[in-house]
Amino acid sequence: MPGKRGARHDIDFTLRRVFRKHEFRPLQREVITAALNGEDVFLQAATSFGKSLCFQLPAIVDYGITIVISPLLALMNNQVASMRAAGIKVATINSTIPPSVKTTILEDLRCGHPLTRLLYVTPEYCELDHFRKILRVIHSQRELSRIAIDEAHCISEWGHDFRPSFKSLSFFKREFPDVPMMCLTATATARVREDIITTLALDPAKLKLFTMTTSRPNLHYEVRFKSDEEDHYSDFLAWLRAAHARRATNPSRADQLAARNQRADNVPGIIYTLFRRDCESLAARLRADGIGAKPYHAGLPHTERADALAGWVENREGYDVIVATTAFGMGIDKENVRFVVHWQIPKSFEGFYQEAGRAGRDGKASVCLLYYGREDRDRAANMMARDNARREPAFRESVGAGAAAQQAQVMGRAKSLQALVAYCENTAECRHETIAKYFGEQAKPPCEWACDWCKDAVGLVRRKEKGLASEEWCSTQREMGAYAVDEYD
Ligand SMILES: Nc1ncnc2c1ncn2[C@@H]1O[C@H](COP(=O)(O)OP(=O)(O)OP(=O)(O)O)[C@@H](O)[C@H]1O
Repeated sequence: MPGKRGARHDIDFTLRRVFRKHEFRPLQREVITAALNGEDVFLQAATSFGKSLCFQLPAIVDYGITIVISPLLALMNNQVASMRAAGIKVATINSTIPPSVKTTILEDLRCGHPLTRLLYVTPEYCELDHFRKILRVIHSQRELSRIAIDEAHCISEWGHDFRPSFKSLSFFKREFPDVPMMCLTATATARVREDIITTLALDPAKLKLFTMTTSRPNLHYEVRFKSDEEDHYSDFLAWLRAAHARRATNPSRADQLAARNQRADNVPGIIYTLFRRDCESLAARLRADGIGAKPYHAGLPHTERADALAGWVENREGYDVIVATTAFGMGIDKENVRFVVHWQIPKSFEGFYQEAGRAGRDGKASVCLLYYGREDRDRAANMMARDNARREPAFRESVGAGAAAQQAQVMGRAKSLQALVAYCENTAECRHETIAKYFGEQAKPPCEWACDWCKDAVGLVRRKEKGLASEEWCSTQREMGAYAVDEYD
């Protein structure tokens, strides 16, 4: 059943009045206009580009309800809270909301003419019969305005964060072919993009595809080399202290920060580590050295995590650096993250790009350090092989499309890690360029000395030679099983 299109919307007015933004960023207007014209839209754009606005604004100016499908509770809850603060009728149904609230939301939906303008749900929730029934009622009343799929790369087995339940989102085009869809992601290779389009049964001939550069020119990418022989803690501490010292000698910066309710003695950042035990020991070490650091991982009590997050977001003293396992910070729109450090090589290229992208969301210069060691590389490869072996029985049982999907996933993960290793080992190319190429971009991104290669290519080669364990040594250690790791946590 066709929707009620054709109304004229003053999107500039809504941008200013509801979202409190002065102007659209490049291409936001085009994406929003396509959405309001009822087109299916695919938007790929850099981290912190402002993708959410592209489905939030149409949802407000248009008729009916927009269903937003999001993989992360933190992402949902955060967006819902900020929109509610702006007076928008927004709701979420997920495991964190009380039953009474859920009942009220469902009552609103069941009437077929919901007051809710945006509803955030998980892909798993979209699989439930009772929810599908409600969607049919809303659709029959011509009130199902559009479906927005955030972090759409989760649909593809070739993507780094594949979630099987995302596949079932193909239900939407099957049941409601006239309801437009929006897919949004920061991290899709050409292959992942194609996969998403096919899975969701979007018509490539009609789809409006917007692919923006993944380039983040204000991020300074640097690889620092390490080996098991040496503890890289002192290197990091020296770097952080130098950053503090630079701030202390710049009084005008202190005034600027004070005007924005930020502290001059705080250089906020995130350190990502693959191991929970590192989170706690590293945070304790930093605290002993006078740096306000807090651990954050899924094994900590909820209250401790909530306290760490709130203190960090509010720039409170003692909460300057969060030492976290992966995924921390997704959906948290903290603008002044001045550095993101990867304590060892992460599991995928996309994960690295996305996590590094939590830095510098205010557009100001920020640093992304990756500590790379060949022993860690071998541990990561070992872990991946073990994980694949663990899934081998299911793999053997599956046939046809299922088997092909499993295979794609294994290959996708291996390729992504290989590409990240190549990024770390490469001393012959700008880091921004390597990232752009990975995501299939043709144009050379700008880099005004914003990477270690552009800054000092000769020094980079020297540091690499000095800092890494030799391949011969690693190969012997590998044969002895030295890099066998049980599991990341
Ligand atoms: N036109 C605009 N003018 C100013 N700020 C904007 C504009 N559009 C979006 N923003 C701001 O940009 C920030 C990033 O937006 P958003 O969280 O949607 O990013 P994203 O593209 O989803 O990034 P990520 O993939 O990293 O989550 C937010 O603080 C948002 O309010």
